[in-house]
Amino acid sequence: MDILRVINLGVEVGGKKVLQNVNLYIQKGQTYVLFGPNGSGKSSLLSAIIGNPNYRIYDGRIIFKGRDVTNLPTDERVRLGMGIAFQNPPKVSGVKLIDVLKHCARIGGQSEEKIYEYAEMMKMDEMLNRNINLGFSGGEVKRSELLQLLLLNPDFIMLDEPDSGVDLENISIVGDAIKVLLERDKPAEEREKAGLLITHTGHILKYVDADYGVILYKGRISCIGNPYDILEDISKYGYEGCVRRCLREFPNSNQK
Ligand SMILES: Nc1ncnc2c1ncn2[C@@H]1O[C@H](COP(=O)(O)OP(=O)(O)OP(=O)(O)O)[C@@H](O)[C@H]1O
Repeated sequence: MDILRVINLGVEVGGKKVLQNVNLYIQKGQTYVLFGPNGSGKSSLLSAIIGNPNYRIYDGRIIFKGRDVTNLPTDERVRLGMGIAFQNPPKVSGVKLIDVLKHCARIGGQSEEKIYEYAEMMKMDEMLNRNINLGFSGGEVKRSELLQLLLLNPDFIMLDEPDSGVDLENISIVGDAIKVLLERDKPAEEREKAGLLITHTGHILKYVDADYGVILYKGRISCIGNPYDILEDISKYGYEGCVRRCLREFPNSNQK
């Protein structure tokens, strides 16, 4: 069953069309990786799926768990089971991490003990009384975002560059958290979760195996295939070369 269907999506931001005719169908249990050069529209796609009102949908639909959510506000999408870890989440003075975590645990139906259990797992237990993201290092922001998701316990998880700026020790903590979130330690047929993650380097793919890779190029899905092969092809041929090869081999690949 498709948990998410993005159908012919067109998105505009700041008066510019950043996504055109994007089609993406993700089934329960699957993890997709989104590749693409800077500015190709990857974060815009995640923002449109989660319902950020700055990203205006001028065409197409988003179906989540069989329900048309194209016009639903973000909080309702979150309540339906969507979750996202942002690349640059807002810094909020006067709001402590622990307060946000309690809110996430409430929505996710998790006990207060889980907050401390996951905080320890994410090495964030000494930061609970800090203002959220204020003065957090790049790696701490990533761990904080994943900690919130662990407590929200969403069914569909979007991660915007979870591996960027994370050091070699912390990448295994980040990787383990993503594995838990996406239930990658369970056989595919037993998984209830699905994910869509953005990576430039592919470092996270050493920790979290993924099922499909997709290249977003100039606002369009231009390639779909094995994520590890795609990553290798990008490093060999560059994005443009890779997209040209894909279109030659699979002229209808942007229709998936
Ligand atoms: N809020 C905004 N206002 C104006 N333009 C925006 C906004 N958000 C995104 N854009 C523009 O949309 C285009 C796509 O940006 P997006 O952040 O989706 O790219 P990306 O593929 O995620 O890039 P990167 O790999 O650098 O993170 C860019 O040209 C960007 O400047």
